[in-house]
Amino acid sequence: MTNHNTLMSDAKGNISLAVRVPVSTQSLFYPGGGRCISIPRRKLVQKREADPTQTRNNSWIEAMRASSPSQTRPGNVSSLPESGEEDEYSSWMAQHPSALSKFEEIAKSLTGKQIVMFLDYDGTLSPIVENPDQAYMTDEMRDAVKGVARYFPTAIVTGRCRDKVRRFVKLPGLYYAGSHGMDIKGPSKQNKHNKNNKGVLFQAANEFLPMIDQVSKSLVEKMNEVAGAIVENNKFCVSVHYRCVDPKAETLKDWGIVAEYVTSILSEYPKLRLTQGRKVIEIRPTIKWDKGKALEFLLESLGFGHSDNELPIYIGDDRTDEDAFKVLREKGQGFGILVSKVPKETSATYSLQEPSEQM
Ligand SMILES: O=P(O)(O)OC[C@H]1O[C@H](O[C@H]2O[C@H](CO)[C@@H](O)[C@H](O)[C@H]2O)[C@H](O)[C@@H](O)[C@@H]1O
Repeated sequence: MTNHNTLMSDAKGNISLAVRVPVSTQSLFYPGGGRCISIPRRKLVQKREADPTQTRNNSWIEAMRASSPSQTRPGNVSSLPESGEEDEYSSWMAQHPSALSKFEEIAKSLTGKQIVMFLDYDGTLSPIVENPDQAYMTDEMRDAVKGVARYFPTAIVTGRCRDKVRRFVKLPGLYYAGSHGMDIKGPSKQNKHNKNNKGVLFQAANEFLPMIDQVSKSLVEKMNEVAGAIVENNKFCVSVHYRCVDPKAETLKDWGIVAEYVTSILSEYPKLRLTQGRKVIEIRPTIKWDKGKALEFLLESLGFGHSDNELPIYIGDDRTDEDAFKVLREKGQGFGILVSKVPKETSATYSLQEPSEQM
């Protein structure tokens, strides 16, 4: 017997577990709010042996839910807003106004400043789609980025593998920071934006390559058992996607199973850690390097970062972009723009709803 669950035994010695889950997890993982699963005794023993990971998994499942809010804002066609939700949205918008509605004001504050542009890829330059290999940006978006890069140093900062994002963006003359900034490369030719006049190449986690490869293989093997799960090797980090995994329990189509497999494999790698993105769990080295550090590194390498004259702008949609927003907020220079349709805790100054607005 636990606080939430009740154990019952049948004649064959099988054990039934009446599961009562906290209200916060009920709707998604246990739509009925509670259920009874019959577990053979042998399996229960295995389950109990795995118990120490249970709490960790539950918190992961919670995190998976929290990072996957519905992308419709209160008042959108399909659902009528609760009045509290509408209030929450309005007060969030007051704190993080639309960058489009404040365009004039922003443009004025940029006068005479050197803009340096940082752009996240997924959810910012390309819309979120089910298949990560098909997250293409439109030609119009490509033209917009090309136009920006003509005037300002421009970097793409992404969780993806650098080569892959380069193939999606297809623009020369940009700085590409892949694997959450652990793999940075500038244009092969010197360019007018680089004050230091030297090529930029930086890889923060080279010694982790064999380990990442190994963990990626183990994850692929394990996730083959989970319908809809996709493992993406991003060179210095790995993404485990559960966007197409059915969140229902009791099948091998379960977010809980994804969390369990990932955490159990990771327990063998103390030098790796987990972070959470949009319906993705990311496995990364424990080193203190993130998109914020990449932003600082790039500003420095480009010969910026030491005067009040520079104005970095970072646009991103993900939790991992918060590290960069935070750097800008702490510097008190430049600003972050969060791309989101729903209120989220953020250090960004402004907001935009979707990639088309940011274009
Ligand atoms: O830093 P980003 O450029 O935002 O990359 C973060 C992850 O983005 C990708 O996954 C996300 O977009 C996919 C395609 O739209 C979507 O299917 C997935 O659910 C999202 O999480 C990318 O595939 C990951 O490797 C990146 O880590």
